[in-house]
Amino acid sequence: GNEPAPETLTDGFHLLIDALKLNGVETIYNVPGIPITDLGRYAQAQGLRVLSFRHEQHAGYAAAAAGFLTKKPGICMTVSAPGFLNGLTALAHATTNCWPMILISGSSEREVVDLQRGDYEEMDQLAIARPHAKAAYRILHAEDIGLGVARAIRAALTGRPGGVYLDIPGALLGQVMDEVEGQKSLMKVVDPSPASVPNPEAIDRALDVLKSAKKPLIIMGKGAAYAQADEKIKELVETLGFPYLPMSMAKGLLPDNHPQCASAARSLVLKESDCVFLIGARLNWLLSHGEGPGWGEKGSKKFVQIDIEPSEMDSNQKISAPLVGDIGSCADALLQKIGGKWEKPSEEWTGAVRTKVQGNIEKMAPRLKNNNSPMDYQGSLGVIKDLMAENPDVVLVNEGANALDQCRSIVDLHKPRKRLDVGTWGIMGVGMGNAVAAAVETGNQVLAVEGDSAFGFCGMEVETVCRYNLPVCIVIMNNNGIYRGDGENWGNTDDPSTTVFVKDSKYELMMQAFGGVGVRADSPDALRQAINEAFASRKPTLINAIIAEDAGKESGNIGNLNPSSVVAQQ
Ligand SMILES: Nc1ncnc2c1ncn2[C@@H]1O[C@H](COP(=O)(O)OP(=O)(O)O)[C@@H](O)[C@H]1O
Ligand SMILES: Cc1ncc(Cc2csc(CCOP(=O)(O)OP(=O)(O)O)c2C)c(N)n1
Ligand SMILES: [Mg+2]
Repeated sequence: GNEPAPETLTDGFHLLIDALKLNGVETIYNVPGIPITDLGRYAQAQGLRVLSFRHEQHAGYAAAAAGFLTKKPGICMTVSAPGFLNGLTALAHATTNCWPMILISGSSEREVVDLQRGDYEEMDQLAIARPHAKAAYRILHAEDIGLGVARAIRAALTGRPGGVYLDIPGALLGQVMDEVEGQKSLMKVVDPSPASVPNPEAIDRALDVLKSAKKPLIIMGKGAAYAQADEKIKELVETLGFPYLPMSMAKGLLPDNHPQCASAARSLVLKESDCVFLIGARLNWLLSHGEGPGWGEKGSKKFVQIDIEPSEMDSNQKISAPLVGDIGSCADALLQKIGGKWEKPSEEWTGAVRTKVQGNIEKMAPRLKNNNSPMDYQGSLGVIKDLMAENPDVVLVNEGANALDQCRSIVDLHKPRKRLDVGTWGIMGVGMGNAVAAAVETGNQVLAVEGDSAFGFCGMEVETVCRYNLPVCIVIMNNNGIYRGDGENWGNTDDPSTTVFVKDSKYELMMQAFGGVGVRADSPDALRQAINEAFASRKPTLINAIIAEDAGKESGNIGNLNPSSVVAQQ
């Protein structure tokens, strides 16, 4: 007849999913619940991978790690109020680490929240998110979903990457509109993280400073890993010929056993160098703000810095040659100007560094080859060092205090972006989220080296690992406590401040509870065998590695950051 064709309708649920898919999103890390449960189901129906965790914090950590690994925003989706707050820790963690992530949380309608009428899980989430995120937006109308998603994606990726909050009031999802109009309202973001090229004067100034240095040093940070300019970075480092220090998540950009790697001579090069070339690394607490006894006398060093964030320059020390731009473009421009003609630093400097490196490696080597039972950190991590050399594509996840510090210095990485740890905050509990993201985003085997306290922050997610049958092998460095089981002041277990855990905790039974492989390892030989079996089977595995209670020290290498009481000493 002549009645108009029934208009086809779309709704907020489907527009949000279409907008995410249009912008290349393939995976969502979430915990389902009102009002987003159907959103997750529809997303799955439209081909997105939707992984459900046991707690939103770990879904968020996975999304943050996914952003670091892929240069695409990791997506975490949560329910309102408590679910949003659980995800917010991860959003702030992503922002602190300069990783792209979007936290999408369901929320209550404005008219209810603004009158504080007491809704189910009512909270003014947008206001709360804003101070902890790089950007925060709320969408009220279905026809704005395309715009809102596009803004969130661009904000997460452009310039210095970071975490973005996207507030989705429940009623938005149910709003309907014409399908054709809906599709037209969607926006595919064009070039969200454009090449940022340094100006030629900056290149000349930087090369002048680097050329005049007698004892130059390169420090590469996780920004250099994130940049995915691996070949250019390698070419630049090898052309300059400087010794270099990789910060923990930059390890593997050049293999840790590279002749220019100065990690084993860290104290010498930080103290003796006269010029430090920072590449995607901030002079923050991890580098003692570029000052203090470890850095030689004040003013004795010149700094050259590559960073995509202009305001990072001079944040802690005067930067003589700021190079504002993305690392790939800066490396390109520097190599162009060098044009293959570069005088490498004197053998006096590079030779002295290499001698110190080799000396320290030789001194440490025998300690890595013990078969003590219970184990110490050196013998256990010596096994993991060998296994990572034999399996360079394995992604190493790491957290703890001694378990972190010892693993960072003992276990070499041989490829970029194969180490995921506690990041700039030094946050505990990221291990399982990191492990799930690494397995899902790379498809590679994952080896998670966890302090037993750190594991305690995220242990329930072993069920998530088992449910998705992920190739994750967890090694718990079980020294029976935080830092050390017999902690100096915390010997007795009925002391409320104690950090000693249940004697002989059987963590391996947790993994068995969910169908994974759970084993105990009392010696390095047993540990090697258990890990090799996990790598062969690619089954979810938890190894309870028994470490001597007195093997570590409180807070690992950063105990000096603790305030101390003068009155207590009286
Ligand atoms: N593609 C990029 N190009 C240049 N700088 C980048 C890029 N991505 C991130 N950054 C910068 O890298 C730095 C990372 O520093 P940081 O997180 O302190 O590393 P680390 O902790 O490993 O030293 C940040 O200042 C960030 O702005
Ligand atoms: C969210 C958060 N809460 C507390 C802390 C403080 C902390 C830093 S390291 C650590 C645990 C160290 O014990 P573990 O057994 O993992 O390692 P080991 O030294 O090998 O025994 C805690 C509690 C941090 N950093 N983040
Ligand atoms: Mg411990």
